[in-house]
Amino acid sequence: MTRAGRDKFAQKSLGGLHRNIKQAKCLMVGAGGIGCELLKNLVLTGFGEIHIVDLDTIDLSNLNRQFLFGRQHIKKPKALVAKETASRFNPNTKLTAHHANIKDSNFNVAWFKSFTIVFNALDNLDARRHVNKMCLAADVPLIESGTTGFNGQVQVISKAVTECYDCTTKPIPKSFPVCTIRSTPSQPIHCIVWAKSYLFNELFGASEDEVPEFDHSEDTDNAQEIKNLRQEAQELKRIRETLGQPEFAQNVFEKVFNKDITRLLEMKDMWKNRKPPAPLSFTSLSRGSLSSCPSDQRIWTPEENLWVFCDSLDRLSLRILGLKSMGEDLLLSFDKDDEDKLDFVAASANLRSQVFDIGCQSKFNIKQMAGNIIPAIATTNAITAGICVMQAFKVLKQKIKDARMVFLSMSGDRGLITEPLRTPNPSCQICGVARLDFECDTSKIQLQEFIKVVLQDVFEYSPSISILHDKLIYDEEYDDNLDASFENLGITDGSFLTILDESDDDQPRRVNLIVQIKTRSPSEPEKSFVIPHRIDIPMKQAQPPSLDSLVLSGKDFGRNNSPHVSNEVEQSRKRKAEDTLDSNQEPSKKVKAEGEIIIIDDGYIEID
Ligand SMILES: Nc1ncnc2c1ncn2[C@@H]1O[C@H](COP(=O)(O)OP(=O)(O)OP(=O)(O)O)[C@@H](O)[C@H]1O
Ligand SMILES: [Zn+2]
Repeated sequence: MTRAGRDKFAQKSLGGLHRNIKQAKCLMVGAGGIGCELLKNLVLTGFGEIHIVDLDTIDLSNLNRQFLFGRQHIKKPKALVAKETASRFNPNTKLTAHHANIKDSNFNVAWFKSFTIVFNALDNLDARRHVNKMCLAADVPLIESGTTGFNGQVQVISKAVTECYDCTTKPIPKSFPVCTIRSTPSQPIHCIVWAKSYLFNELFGASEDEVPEFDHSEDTDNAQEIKNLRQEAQELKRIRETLGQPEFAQNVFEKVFNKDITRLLEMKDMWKNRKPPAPLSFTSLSRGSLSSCPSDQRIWTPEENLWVFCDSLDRLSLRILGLKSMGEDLLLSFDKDDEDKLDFVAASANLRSQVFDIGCQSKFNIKQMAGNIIPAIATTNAITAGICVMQAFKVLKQKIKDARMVFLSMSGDRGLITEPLRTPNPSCQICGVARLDFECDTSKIQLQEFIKVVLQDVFEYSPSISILHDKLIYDEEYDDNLDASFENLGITDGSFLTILDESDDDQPRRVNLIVQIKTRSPSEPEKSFVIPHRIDIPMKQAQPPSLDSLVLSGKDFGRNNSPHVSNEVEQSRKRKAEDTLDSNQEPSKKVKAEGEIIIIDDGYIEID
């Protein structure tokens, strides 16, 4: 199609918006499942300029849904191949690819400022949070998106107008009480976590204390049982020393499926209201004689489980001995894509399920559960990417008030559910804030100097403050870092610090102050920082104003208020654990949005 022809159709369907789209310079972060679909949409819609950032290379497993890539591209950078393929869809779009991490320091606030709009097509909280912060600092609108299986979500974020990505807390990865996993499993997942995170690690890897799936918070309530469990683990370590000997598999089996279970049975109180476990005997279970691992699609018989248990233990033992003979690291870690490890975990989990009379699972299912895999669905990504562009239209039309939070879900009566955007959460650590650029020599300035000279003398903060740099680095009860330089605390050019006013509840508190660190220009080499001008830091509001009242006058959408978090430091502490989960917020209320950009109702889609 000629350049004029292509423009003619776009002009007709988009009207005045077409010019804004042609002039827009977009950034797309992530060229994976959503990113490939999104890039195709952006290019075909006629966006003028697009920068693509992705740190990864193409893997065989990406090809079923990341359609910009083919077999010939395996191991090549996603950003570069995405650019190459998409550039053929529309030669009018100027594409630039960056095979890099979006957190790299060259992607600074000034660089973000050069974009009209940013699209997130990422798969992890850490990068999402970073882009959220950068877009707020640069005051560039962000279209945030995520999918998990059949669920998808699109959120429009605009500084001071809408909630930011961090205004609501995100779910923490699931962990299980140690006692459920070690003593009283009741579901297949408990046995799978036991096999993967306890047994595998005790035999081949790190100790259970280092395992994130184990929640130790109830340990003090079960002190005696925890002591017993530790003793059991010690015994297993002794058996580990017989690795490579012919009786190794039998030793492990007798220990974990017989001796430990017999001990558990002696704790009669535990089984008053539960079905007691039934120990297994190695000698009375026939191992059978298979020549290879049975099918991963069906549930194995007890004999097959025993065969795979012994066979995979032999295979893993040989690997350990091989590594040992080469003087290499002896620790293995679980990897769902490693057949030997997966076979061992699948057979062990099923044998344990048998002991506790829990339904066994196929190896295929165990792989999904052990790897926390929710299959990525190409259609979910495609619909989500389409919604991203439609929401971007509203941003480019300067009609952010019309933008919606959109949820794609299989569970309700309607596939797409939309909500009005919410106003910023005044307690948000990231956007409920005042901002300050602070020039300093990060190798010289100490935390205490910053607190005393800048925060207390210039800004008149009381001693009741907390300082966060991703995690807590200072509060009144945690002063270990006072003598440390910014550099030693990992604070470098482009880093952000969040200052929280922790005054008593009956005192007015200031909104959070976000300090962006800039390495100092060399004009005043003798000083470690430039004293900033005082800015007014507003006080926190008790309740956020409703966005409806600001911009959606006259419409009653019946939305819930966001769960505003009162204790930000607590949130930050929790955050240490939350790093890898995907975004998966549920809609707070189903609403039909009339005159909206998309409504799916009885299978019919309306586009305005
Ligand atoms: N910090 C980052 N900087 C740049 N790109 C990132 C960053 N973090 C993640 N990404 C990219 O975001 C994309 C997310 O895509 P997607 O969710 O489809 O994941 P994937 O790795 O391609 O697939 P899967 O995890 O299912 O194998 C990936 O291509 C990944 O490389
Ligand atoms: Zn926020």
